[in-house]
Amino acid sequence: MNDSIKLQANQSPLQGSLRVPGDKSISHRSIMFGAMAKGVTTINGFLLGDDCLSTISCFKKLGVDIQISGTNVTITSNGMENWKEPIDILDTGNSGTTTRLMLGMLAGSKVHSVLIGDESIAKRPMKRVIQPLRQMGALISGRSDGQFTPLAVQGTQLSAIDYTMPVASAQVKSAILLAGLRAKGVTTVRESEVSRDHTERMLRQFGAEITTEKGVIKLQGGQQLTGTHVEVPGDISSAAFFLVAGAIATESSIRLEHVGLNPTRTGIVDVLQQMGANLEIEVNDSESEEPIGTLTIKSSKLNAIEIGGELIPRLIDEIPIIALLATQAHGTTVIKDAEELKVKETDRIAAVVHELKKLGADIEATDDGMIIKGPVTLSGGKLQSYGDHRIGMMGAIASVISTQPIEIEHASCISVSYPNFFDHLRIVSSFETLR
Ligand SMILES: O=C(O)C1=C[C@@H](OP(=O)(O)O)[C@@H](O)[C@H](O)C1
Ligand SMILES: C=C(OP(=O)(O)O)C(=O)O
Repeated sequence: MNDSIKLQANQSPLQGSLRVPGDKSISHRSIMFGAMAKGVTTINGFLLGDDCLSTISCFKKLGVDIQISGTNVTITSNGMENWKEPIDILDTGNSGTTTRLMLGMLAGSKVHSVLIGDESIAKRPMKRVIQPLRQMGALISGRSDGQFTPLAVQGTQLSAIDYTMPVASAQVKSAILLAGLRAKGVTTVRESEVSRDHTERMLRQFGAEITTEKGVIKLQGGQQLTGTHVEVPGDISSAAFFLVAGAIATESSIRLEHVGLNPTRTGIVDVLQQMGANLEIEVNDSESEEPIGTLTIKSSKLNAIEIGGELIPRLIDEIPIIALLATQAHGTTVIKDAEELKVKETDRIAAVVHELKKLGADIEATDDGMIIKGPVTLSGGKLQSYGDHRIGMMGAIASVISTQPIEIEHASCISVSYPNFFDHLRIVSSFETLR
């Protein structure tokens, strides 16, 4: 399938106001927790991206009633003990979050199931989840002793564990906590670096008792979730593309409304501020579990910085677009402690470096990140997305400053997290596709 898109070099000011689609992490969890809970869960602002649709399709196969009307979703469930044993495989598509969190839930369920995803999922490490789940008594088998999909899960009675996280990963933490909900005893997860905490916040919203103190999370097994209402804020990881566009394009101003500002996700805001970007933040008054606000970004001179340590889990998915940002900052930007990028939808260190080099960027890969010197004028050319939505969007945003057109191959993968990305690019720019 040829789904490449060619973007005209833009180089003119960007102006406008956008409401980015719903947060991917929260959208996944709203379906998962709604399906585990007893009663009705209503969701507003759901992300209709391919990854979240994969989550919905898995739960439909488990017999959960899910109705979609625009970005409103209603789930009616009798609780996970009433999930139907699926007669078909559960296809998690391109979604690591779906695959890893499903494993945690299915391990303590009453059903047998088989999980499979796409080619990219088949390469992503599952041992990090399987290993602690097996310690809890989970019965999981799979390719290379459970390192990779396809994976088969026989639901069983689990026991709680006390687990110290070897890597900062919200997916691993969440899989353990969701298994912990069905386990005997108190499950403890210890994080040395805090990863996104949507699972903890949302489990509380669904009625569970869960405590977090100094990176130690505790959850008593056997708690029943109850259906509730979830208001999904805009995804800061999607907003990041337009924050960077507004910061690097000349004489620009972009306003992004209703963006989730959970402090475990706002590393991109810290980076922009440290680089000297002209960024205004208005935090809204909201009753929601998650802080929400409006971000206005204007062009300005940017300075290189060093990005590493505890900041990394707070901006892990934004690193491709931050690399583009760094090509326009004065000095040498160093991104370190980010080896996790190698096990995302593609190896994002290799992909970012390879593609930005094609545009003339001064960028080198390191073992745990990259080194970028700027500012550099970017040319144009044919870029690959590697089937990775965030690499595809990084390439498309480069066209707002490139001197020549940029073609993105396999651009349709962008619908994994941002189905209306090109419509939004058209709102703020004089963006045109050349074919
Ligand atoms: O829990 C989540 O919703 C996510 C956690 C992160 O992955 P890791 O847990 O692998 O860091 C992130 O990269 C992913 O996009 C979404
Ligand atoms: C890594 C990502 O997602 P997942 O792990 O759910 O595939 C992402 O969206 O950048």
